[in-house]
Amino acid sequence: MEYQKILNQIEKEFSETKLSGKVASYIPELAKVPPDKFGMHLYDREAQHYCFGDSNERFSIQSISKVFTLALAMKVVGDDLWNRIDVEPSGDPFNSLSQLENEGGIPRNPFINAGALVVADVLVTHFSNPKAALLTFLHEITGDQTICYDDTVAASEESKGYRNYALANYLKSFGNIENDVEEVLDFYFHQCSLAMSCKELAQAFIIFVNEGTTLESDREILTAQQVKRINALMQTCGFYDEAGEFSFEVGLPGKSGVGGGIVAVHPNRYSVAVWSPPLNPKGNSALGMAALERLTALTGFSIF
Ligand SMILES: NC(=O)CC[C@H](N)C(=O)O
Repeated sequence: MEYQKILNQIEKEFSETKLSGKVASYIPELAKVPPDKFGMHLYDREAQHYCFGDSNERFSIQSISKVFTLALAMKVVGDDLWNRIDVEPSGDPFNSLSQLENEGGIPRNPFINAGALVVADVLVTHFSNPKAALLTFLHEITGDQTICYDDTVAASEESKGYRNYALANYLKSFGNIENDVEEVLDFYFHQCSLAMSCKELAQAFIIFVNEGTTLESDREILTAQQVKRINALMQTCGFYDEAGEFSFEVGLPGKSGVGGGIVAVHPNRYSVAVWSPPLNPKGNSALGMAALERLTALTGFSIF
C-alpha cells in the first residue's frame, strides 16, 4: 500500500481548506496553540513510517491519555475494574454529569471524564507514585524516555477544573472514588497534560495493532484479549456523543483529545495519529476527522 502517496494527497486536499471549528479555550493554555497546526503520522505493522506536516511537534494529548491509563489499570487490577465502570457508549458529552445520578455513580465507560477519573483513582490506589508509573509505562511502549507532563497545562486545567472537581466529588459521594479527590484530580490533570507528537502517538498505539506487543522491541505489553477489549471501547466510546459519526465516517477504533489530536488503529495493519487544534462542537478535531475519513476512503479499507 502506498501510504506516503495517500498522505501527500490528504495534505494537498486539505491545504486549501478553510478551517472550521474552535481551539479549546476552557483550558487557558490550550487557547494559545496556533489553529493552523496540521500533521499526520502513520506507522504500519512492517515498522515503516509515513507522515506530513507538523507530525513531529508535541502537543497536549488530553483525553487520548485515557487509553494509556485504561491499559495500565487493566494490567494492574484486571476484570475487577468493570465492577466500578461500565462499557456502554454514553451518547453524552465527555464532561457530562447527568447519567451518574441515575446510574448510581457508575460511569458509562472509561473514556468519558467520569470513567477516566475512576481509572485514575484505581492507579492512585495501586501505585505509590502514579505519575511516575504512567511515565514509565509510556517510556516502555514508545521506547522514548523524554515523553513527559506539561506542568503548565496541568496547572492551567486545574485552575479552571470546576467540572472535573464536580465529577470527582460526585463520584466520591457514591463511594466510587477511594482516594482524596485532590490527589485523583492532580493525577488526572497531569495525564491529560502529557505532550506527545503524532509520531510518538502512532508508535505508542502500535500495541493495539500488533496484539499487545511492541514492534521494534518485541515486548508483550498487553494480552490479545485486553487489546480486543480496548479496541472495542475505542470503537464504541472513543468519541463520546460522536462515536457513531466517527465509526460511520472513518470506520476505525480511535480516541480523540481536546488538544486536537486523534489516534486511530487498523488492527493488524497500522496506527495513525493526526493533529489539528480546532474542534467541532462535540470536542473532536474537525480537520482530523475529515483527514481520517479520507485515509480510509483512499486506502479502500476500514475494519468494516
Ligand atoms: N475530551 C478531552 O480531551 C477532555 C480532557 C480534559 N482534560 C478535560 O477533562 O476536560
